[in-house]
Amino acid sequence: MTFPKIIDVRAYVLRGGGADYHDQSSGHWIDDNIATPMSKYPNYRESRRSFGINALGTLVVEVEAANGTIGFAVTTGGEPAAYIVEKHLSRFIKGQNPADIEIMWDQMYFASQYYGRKGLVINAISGVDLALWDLLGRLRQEPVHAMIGGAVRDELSFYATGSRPDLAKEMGFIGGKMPLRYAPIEGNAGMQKAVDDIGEMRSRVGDDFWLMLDCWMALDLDYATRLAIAAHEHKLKWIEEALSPDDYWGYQALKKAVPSGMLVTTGEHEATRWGFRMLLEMECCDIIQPDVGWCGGLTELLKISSLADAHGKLVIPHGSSVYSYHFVATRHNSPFAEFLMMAPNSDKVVPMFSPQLIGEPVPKNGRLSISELDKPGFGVELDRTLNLHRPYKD
Ligand SMILES: C[C@H](O)[C@H](O)[C@@H](O)[C@@H](O)C(=O)O
Ligand SMILES: [Mg+2]
Repeated sequence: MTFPKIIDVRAYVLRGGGADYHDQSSGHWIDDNIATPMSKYPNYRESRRSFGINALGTLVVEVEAANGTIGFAVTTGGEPAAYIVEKHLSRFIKGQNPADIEIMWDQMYFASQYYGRKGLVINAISGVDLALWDLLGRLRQEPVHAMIGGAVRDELSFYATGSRPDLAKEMGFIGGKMPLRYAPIEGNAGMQKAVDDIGEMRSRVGDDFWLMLDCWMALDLDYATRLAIAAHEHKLKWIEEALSPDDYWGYQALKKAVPSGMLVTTGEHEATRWGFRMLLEMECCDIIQPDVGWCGGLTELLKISSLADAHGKLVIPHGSSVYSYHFVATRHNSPFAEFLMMAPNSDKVVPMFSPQLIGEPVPKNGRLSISELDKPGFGVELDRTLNLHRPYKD
């Protein structure tokens, strides 16, 4: 089918939460003494903002068709990603038929392969790709989930990531994932505090509620193995992103070393089918967790998902609001989803990409009916009253 050609591609930046959800003010749980690879430096231990976890800000991509229809998406990337979109990627988008998403993805990826492949460039490609799917949905008057095979379930079930899995249980979520707060630099005493934290939370949530630990790349293989063994008594469902994303060999060993019944998960900082092929073929983990705004967009996530399915692995995307919900709705090997608690004390459900998306759906009782996604594209509007800045307008 041919649609009105794409006539413009625009890249804006936004600050303050939203897709760059780590960009929060002081006192927010997400920036409160969380273990990271930078924890070995005392100056960078208390706050992830101190070492720049929020350095980039949000990238907003708009793609406009000749009939005035605009598709958009948000992801993490800020000004450098905006530069890549406007000064490099846009040439493969302008003048194209919005339905020709595959060739646009292929040209964006291989034209930037000499300096891209992972990280910021793939975030930029992801932003363009998601905006294209939004545009196509608006032109076809179809929700994205209907364009990628249709829903395989009536509702989405969510686990919650935040500082209070006990409150997440009360709110109806199927599980709670808590951040690790002690890094190897704090030695065995730190590990004991981490295990005590898990035990205390287990006592609050009871034996049947899923409890997970997110280590945000902070550990080494030996420490992660000892932590998993020590925490096993508290029935940790999975230990997440314990090692550097590049340490495929470490993950391969960790997956063999953790106690039987504990899952190893990773992938939110991995990119493209080739990166996830490494995780899958090296048997690095039980669940892969790509972020659709960071792994290459929906076009690439569909390829990653099929690869995982062939390996018998679950794909539980890293929380990315509606951009992951439409995907999870349609994949048999994505039986639940992540919801990031963006309230500073994890004590209430607020839209994950607040304040950027008007109409952003949120789980109720830990569930979201697919019918709430039945709007064209990703079904949300950009709040244009926000301070949208276009740094590289021609
Ligand atoms: C809670 C973690 O430290 C990160 O902030 C979180 O964004 C990510 O790792 C996740 O899995 O949600
Ligand atoms: Mg994580």
